[in-house]
Amino acid sequence: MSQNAPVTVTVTGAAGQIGYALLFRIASGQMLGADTPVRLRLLEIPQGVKAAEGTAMELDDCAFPLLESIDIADDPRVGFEGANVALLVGARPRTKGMERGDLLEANGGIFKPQGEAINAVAAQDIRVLVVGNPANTNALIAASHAPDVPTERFTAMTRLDHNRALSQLASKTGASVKDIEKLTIWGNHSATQYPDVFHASVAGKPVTELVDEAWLSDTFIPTVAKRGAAIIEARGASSAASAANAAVDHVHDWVLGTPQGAWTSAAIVSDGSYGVPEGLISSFPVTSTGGRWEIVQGLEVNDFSRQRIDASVAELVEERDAVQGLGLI
Ligand SMILES: NC(=O)C1=CN([C@@H]2O[C@H](COP(=O)(O)OP(=O)(O)OC[C@H]3O[C@@H](n4cnc5c(N)ncnc54)[C@H](O)[C@@H]3O)[C@@H](O)[C@H]2O)C=CC1
Ligand SMILES: O=C([O-])CC(=O)C(=O)O
Repeated sequence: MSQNAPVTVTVTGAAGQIGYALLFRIASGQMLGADTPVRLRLLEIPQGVKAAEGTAMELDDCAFPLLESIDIADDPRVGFEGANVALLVGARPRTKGMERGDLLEANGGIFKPQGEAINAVAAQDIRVLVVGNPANTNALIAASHAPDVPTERFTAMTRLDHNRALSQLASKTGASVKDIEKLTIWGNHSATQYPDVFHASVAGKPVTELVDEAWLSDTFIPTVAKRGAAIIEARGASSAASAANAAVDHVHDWVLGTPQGAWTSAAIVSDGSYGVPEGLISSFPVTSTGGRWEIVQGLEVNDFSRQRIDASVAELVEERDAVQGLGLI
């Protein structure tokens, strides 16, 4: 098989839980395809470098044929050098007693210099996925410090929410996830997100014929929106393998395209579609062709959906105003 040019992939927070689940899948070719060699760059804070070195030793020990090199850095200007794809996973988690403003400020201290470094040293075609929470607003901060990179190349992850919604709907209807089409996550990757099934079908049947509105509002929506918290409660740690899997799915579809006629969900910069203020990084129904996400247009939004989209978007506006107030964007 002929091979493509190698792709440089930078992963921040490489020594963390998600990093540990993610790097092996990237190196094995599951993210960019079996014909694309990968050069990995692991970016950590100084305290995380030793553990990242341990992960790199294990990556070596897998003898992945596609893995050309592994570099470890604690300086963003080194870690993003020549990056074609950047997965921004490392973030400051909320700790006890921390207010939302403190969390946004602490993350501003991470995503501002990372945005600047991406602007300065990444490859021309850099594509960024922000996983670290609050993901949408962290993506906004990074994008605003990378003026030379088109904002559409900064995205945030709602694919885990999308996959969670697929799975919940499959289990309710007794179908397989592969039979479900045209589901959407709108808004923020937070408890206000809105998983929308009004355009979705299961094995060709409209979902609205299979479930009722009470199940949607009382079970489906809260289960999907609060799944992260339920995992933390059960596992004693936040979702890691499923988050890594969703990151692989997001970048795979972005670079290699979504299947004909299908859509997925990703938080991308709004062009004002569906009443989402221009410039916000919000989740939409999206397709990807030629390495570009596009928002699916022309969907009818009923009152049930409108209220919920508006509530999540209002939270994004609040977060944006807060980081603006802190001088982070
Ligand atoms: N968008 C989504 O769907 C999801 C997002 N998350 C978020 O992903 C993030 C990472 O989660 P985990 O891997 O479980 O956390 P973790 O705490 O296990 O790992 C985070 C790693 O990031 C590193 N780090 C911190 N600041 C850094 C910086 N400035 N540069 C480079 N590395 C840095 C830390 O040293 C640590 O190794 C969290 O913010 C979590 O809330 C988690 C699940 C789903
Ligand atoms: O809250 C967290 O850290 C984990 C998270 O985003 C999720 O599982 O969706």
